[in-house]
Amino acid sequence: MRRAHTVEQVRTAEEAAFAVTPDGALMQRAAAGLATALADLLGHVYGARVLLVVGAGNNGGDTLHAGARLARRGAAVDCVLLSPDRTHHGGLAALRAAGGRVVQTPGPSYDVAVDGIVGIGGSGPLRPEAAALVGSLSHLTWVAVDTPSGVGVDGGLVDGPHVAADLTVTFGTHKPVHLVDPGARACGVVHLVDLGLDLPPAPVEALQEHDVAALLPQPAPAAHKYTRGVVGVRAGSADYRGAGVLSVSGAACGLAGMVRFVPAGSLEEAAPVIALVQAAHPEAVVGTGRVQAWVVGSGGGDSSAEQLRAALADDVPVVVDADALSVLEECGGVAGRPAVLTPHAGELARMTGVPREEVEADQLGSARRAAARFGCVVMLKSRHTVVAHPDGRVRVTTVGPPWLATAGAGDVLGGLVGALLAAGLSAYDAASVGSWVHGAAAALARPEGPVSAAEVARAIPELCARLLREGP
Ligand SMILES: NC(=O)C1=CN([C@@H]2O[C@H](COP(=O)(O)OP(=O)(O)OC[C@H]3O[C@@H](n4cnc5c(N)ncnc54)[C@H](O)[C@@H]3O)[C@@H](O)[C@H]2O)[C@@H](O)CC1
Ligand SMILES: [K+]
Repeated sequence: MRRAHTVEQVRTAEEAAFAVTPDGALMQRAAAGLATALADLLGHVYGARVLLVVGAGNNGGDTLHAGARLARRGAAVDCVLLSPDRTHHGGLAALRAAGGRVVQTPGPSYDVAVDGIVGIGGSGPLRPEAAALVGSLSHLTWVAVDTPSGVGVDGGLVDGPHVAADLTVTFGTHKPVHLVDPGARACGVVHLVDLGLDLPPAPVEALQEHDVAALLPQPAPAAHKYTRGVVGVRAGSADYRGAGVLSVSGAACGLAGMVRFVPAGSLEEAAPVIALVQAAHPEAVVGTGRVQAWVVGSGGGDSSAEQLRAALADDVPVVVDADALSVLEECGGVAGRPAVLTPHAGELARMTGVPREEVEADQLGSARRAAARFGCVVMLKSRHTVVAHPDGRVRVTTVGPPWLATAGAGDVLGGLVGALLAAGLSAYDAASVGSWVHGAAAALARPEGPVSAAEVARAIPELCARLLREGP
């Protein structure tokens, strides 16, 4: 599990660590890890040209000490001080003693620029002087120290000039900004340096491969299809036939025992949709009956409210997807049952009356507020999908290629999450595992290129088999 802690949690853990470590030991650990990561990036240290951009606090201190380590190994290290009167004394002395130079303006070229402007003590965007300097050096490779300066650490908000890093070297634990967009986009690759901090449970996490393997449902030796769970799909309509097929494709990934498909309207009206579903999935059973979880909404059109009401009449977990999201409140909400809502930013904006840009700018806060408001798990789908529990916990999905932004992929995801619910996972696990598997299946289906929703669905069993083979 990748765990992210808030600034307040990190401060508390650091205080406890300071009390039992010699003065400056933590900063030296951070600086050593940073210097190693920079050396790895540079490939060779001797003769490398390094620019440090240093602010007023300990983030600058880490940076100066790391610069001193590189200078001792033969790098040419220049340093711009943004707050000369408040620069970390020990760090600056170490850099000077190692042969580093303080410069007023940066030289013509560097192999890397290091952002030591602010870390977890920062607030708001870069101030004008720092913004102008960073802007003039945007062609360089940037390494952010702890967090990219100018980006919100706890919320991942980006609302002005900031450092856009290629690599972020962070200390002690991840912070939400490293996982949650839009901030995560400014971090580049994230590398964690362990400081041995004693940390509380993390409010924001990202599942890793072995976590997913441990959570995947597996059939008991004597399982039959009903004990493995039946997932019911109420999706598709005369106008959107493909959505019904793709929802069933996700549900039929093999993680539940059986898929039941219930189209809207009479069997005659639904005949074309049923024919398509049966052609693609002859194993799916058509018609009403008992299920352990419902998936409702993809391509439901005008029938969405009727379909959602019918699903909610059963007291089983439900995935509320696509068109069903806009009729959720008129249908009385999910009323205490395990449930997953699967909006993208535009859908969540409509559901909550907030402009779409605001949802996109604050994905963590928007998902959390929606989970509290609707009383269930909310999966805000985006580059880094945010799965929020009503109690405030969050899991972020950081796998999945950009090619996954393709028509029908959401239908497959809804069906997959429904299968996991039917197999007995909690709503929080089903949503976060489903989102991870969906992203990884797309990468498996087509590692470097375009992928269709149907191909994603087809890759799910092989992806799960690989996870189970490797084990937790
Ligand atoms: N104290 C230590 O020994 C350790 C410190 N660590 C480092 O220390 C950092 C935290 O240090 P600090 O608490 O000194 O704070 P920072 O160095 O993050 O920030 C320093 C100061 O910058 C100013 N500032 C805030 N927002 C700004 C903005 N937008 N533009 C310009 N200036 C701004 C404020 O006056 C703030 O106090 C961590 O991020 C980490 O890099 C870690 O290495 C762990 C060990
Ligand atoms: K920084």
